[in-house]
Amino acid sequence: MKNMDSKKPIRNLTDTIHSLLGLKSHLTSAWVKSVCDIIKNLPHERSRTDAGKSKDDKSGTDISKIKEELATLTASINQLSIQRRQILNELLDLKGNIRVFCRIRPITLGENFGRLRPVVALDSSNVHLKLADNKTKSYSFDKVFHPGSSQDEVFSEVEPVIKSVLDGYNACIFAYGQTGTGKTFTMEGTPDSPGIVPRATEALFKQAGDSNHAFIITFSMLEIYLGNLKDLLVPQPTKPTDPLPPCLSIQTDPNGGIEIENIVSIQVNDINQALKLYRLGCRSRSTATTNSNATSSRSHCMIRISITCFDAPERRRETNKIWLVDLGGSERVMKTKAWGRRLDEGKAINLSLSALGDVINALQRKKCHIPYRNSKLTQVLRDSLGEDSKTLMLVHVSPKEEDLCETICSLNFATRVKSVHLGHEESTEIKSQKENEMMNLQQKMEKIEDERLHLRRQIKKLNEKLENLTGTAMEEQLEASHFSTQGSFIDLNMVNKRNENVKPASSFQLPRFMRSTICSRRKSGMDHQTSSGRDRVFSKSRRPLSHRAESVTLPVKNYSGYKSDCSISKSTCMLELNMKTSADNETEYSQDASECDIKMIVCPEKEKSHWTTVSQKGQLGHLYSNGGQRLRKSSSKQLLKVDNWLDLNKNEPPISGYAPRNKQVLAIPLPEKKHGNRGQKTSTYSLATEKIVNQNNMERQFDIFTGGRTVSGVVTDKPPTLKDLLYEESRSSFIIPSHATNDRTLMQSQNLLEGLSMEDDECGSPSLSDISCGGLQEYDDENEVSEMYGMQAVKDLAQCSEGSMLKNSGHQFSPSELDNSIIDSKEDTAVFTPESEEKWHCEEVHSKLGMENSREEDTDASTESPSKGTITTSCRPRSQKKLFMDDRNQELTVTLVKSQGITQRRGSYNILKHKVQLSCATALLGLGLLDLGFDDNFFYGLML
Ligand SMILES: Nc1ncnc2c1ncn2[C@@H]1O[C@H](COP(=O)(O)OP(=O)(O)OP(=O)(O)O)[C@@H](O)[C@H]1O
Repeated sequence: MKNMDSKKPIRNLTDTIHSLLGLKSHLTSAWVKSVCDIIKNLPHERSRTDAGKSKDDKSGTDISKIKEELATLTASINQLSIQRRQILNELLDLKGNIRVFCRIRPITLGENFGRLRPVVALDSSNVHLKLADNKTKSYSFDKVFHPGSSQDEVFSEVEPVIKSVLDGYNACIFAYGQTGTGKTFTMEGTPDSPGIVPRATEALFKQAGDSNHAFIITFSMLEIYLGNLKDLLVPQPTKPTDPLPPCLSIQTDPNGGIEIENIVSIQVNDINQALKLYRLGCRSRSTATTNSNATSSRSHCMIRISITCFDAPERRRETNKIWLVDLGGSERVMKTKAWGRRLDEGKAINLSLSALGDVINALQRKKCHIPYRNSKLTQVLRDSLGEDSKTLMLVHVSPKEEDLCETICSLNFATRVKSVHLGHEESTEIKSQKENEMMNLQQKMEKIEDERLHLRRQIKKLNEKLENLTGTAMEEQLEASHFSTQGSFIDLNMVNKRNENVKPASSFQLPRFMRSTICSRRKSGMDHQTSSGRDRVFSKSRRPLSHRAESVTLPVKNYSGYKSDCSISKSTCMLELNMKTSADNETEYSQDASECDIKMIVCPEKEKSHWTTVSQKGQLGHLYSNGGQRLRKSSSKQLLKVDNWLDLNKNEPPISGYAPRNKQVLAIPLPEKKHGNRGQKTSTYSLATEKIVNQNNMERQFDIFTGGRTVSGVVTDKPPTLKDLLYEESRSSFIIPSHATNDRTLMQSQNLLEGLSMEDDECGSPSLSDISCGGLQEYDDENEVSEMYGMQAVKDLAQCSEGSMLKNSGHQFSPSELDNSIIDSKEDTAVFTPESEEKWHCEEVHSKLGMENSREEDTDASTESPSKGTITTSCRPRSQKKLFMDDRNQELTVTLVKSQGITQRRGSYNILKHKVQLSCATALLGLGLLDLGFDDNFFYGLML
């Protein structure tokens, strides 16, 4: 009323007064009473509303008050963070961007101490060396850790570097030293006293969690062995039939950023995930027993942790990284008496260490030319060494007298690295001034840290209060509003639920700072919808890997003279597995090939990605089970998620060997045989026993007689474990991962079995399809498959994708349609038919299309009668190949790809034939004819 009145124009005032006076005549006592009654009834209602209103008002005021407070606190904490970053940077600048620490290893039990104590830590920054004839030598470093120093003490000096990584700086922490002086101990540590890697990772997560930004952290691990890069997170081939891992190559962008093509980079959400990956990587490291160390690292082990934060402009870079490097041990060949492989390893390590010394020395001296290109190590670290990065080198020395020479070498190296201090020795006055300044900064830092902590606690309390009032945390509200205004952030959990089928329970345990954004999803390829198109273009723009020279695998078991060619040297390395010399036996497998030549490629700006990606389509596909199939198909350029990776490593493998579940061995038409059967197989294959060993996982164990030997296998519905892929060496058994009904997988497994068990048997030479595909042919595009091999192949491909709906040039198969066309494994029989001549073919007998026929032909009586719920498998040599019959009566042949290690025939004719084939293939590959689009038949024809 009041409001209404106030809004009335002043000119109506007289009218209003008149009307009120007019009303006066109606104010009888009855009227007044009735109005009073009405009013009497109102108070209750009104008071209630008023109470509610006032309560609402109060809580509304409270909320807005809290929100205001929170906003102020957040602003102050941001301000403090900026200050802290500046101070830290100043501090590190004063300390030096390249810092060198020295750690003296303690004498361990049973070690000969020697006559004198040659290395003594004089104080926290000086090492004293006692030489013969009472001579002494002193070395000065940023910090010296005496033999009794704990891992805690070491890490406390390392921690500032980790902080600056959170601030967006690239960093690099090395452990350098003679073999056996404790580099791995410092970096990796033991379960009781963890080293720098676990501590640094933990600190990164903690600091990321404490900050009020969202970070995405990824983990990669590689080693440089004999000058080659090897991804330690990718299973290395242990058998000749295993697919080769993708080549790693170093690329640089116009801004000098370094990216390693094909490196596996996995997003980690917490320290546990990171450590799991670390342990996984450590298992693949090349180690060997040497005179100096029972488990000597024979390579440089490099861990890369990348950090991305999109909404922190105060950070130095949006994406930065830290390298944690356990360098190979420097050694004097004269002393270690290494020979053969050990000698090569020692030489490679020493060369790269010397290159590293040169680079750091040049950086310290601010030379205009920095010799990065002299080794792979320095090329990889190019953007993490230098002015805008933080470098920390921990030089390790032995306390033993007998290691005095090596100790001097190491200390000289460290001094060279630290040359700026040598060249421009500071006066004590400047030194103490610097120290005072550093102390001041340190104190300021501590004060700021305390304030931040205090503010964080306040924010937490207010958030709790706010949550009680509204049910939502202010932080989240602010975040949501911020993100919605930015239009580029969404909750990772939602993404996970939608795209990755991550269990909600686990996904909600993710720390807030790990939530992804639309932007990150796009970059990481998690958003399949948005990325698929681009990926398609990406994959189209590159030739399929199966046609790349790197994938070529030649059966050069006995002829290892091909070292110069990349593709052939790869295969040589595979075969070196089999050609174990006494020295080589000791090194755990590493690729020995010139396959990882550095490519200094200038990426176009639009292709530049902050993300470490897996860009080799298909190469990693064999690692995945069905979930992986989706990953592999959906994007060739995507950030892998640790869950996908580690899910594969959940269980200990019950038995060895794994036939890749997702390898699609599709129908590959063979040329007609031009000559008769030679070298008839003597072995027979028959199923001996079969039993269900694990009801839950539907594991069925069976034995197959082959070549007079019994080989065990398991058919399992269980997804293969990563360990299956990584650590299986026994060659007497294998897993058949089934889609139990998918006999194709059985075929592959059988083929694997052949590869493992048929060493004495004679097999034909490999087809060029084998050669050019590096083992197995994969097709990701169903149209391509359909064109080449017909619709049945597409159906089959779809079946292998577990009934997923596939589009095929207008025709869509529904899951039911596919189901109807698929053999029911419980009733049908899959027959493995090693063809007597050149290749193994597999006959898959379709119930509708010739089951009887097949049974008639079956001369092997060892086939067991099928029992319900089991697969009946009959394996025998046959001379006929057959058949998929598709709707259009097309005959298709399923060809199993031959294992690479069993392709040798005996006899000079065959050796000669192989040589000719190899030369032919080599020449053709050299000429790049494969690149010109000649298909396998062309080469096959040429070679026959
Ligand atoms: N500070 C230390 N405290 C306790 N034990 C240590 C320490 N440093 C090294 N050791 C022990 O010394 C042995 C050799 O150490 P480690 O394997 O780390 O050497 P390394 O320098 O990595 O050798 P390589 O270069 O050959 O790999 C290990 O048994 C390790 O536990």
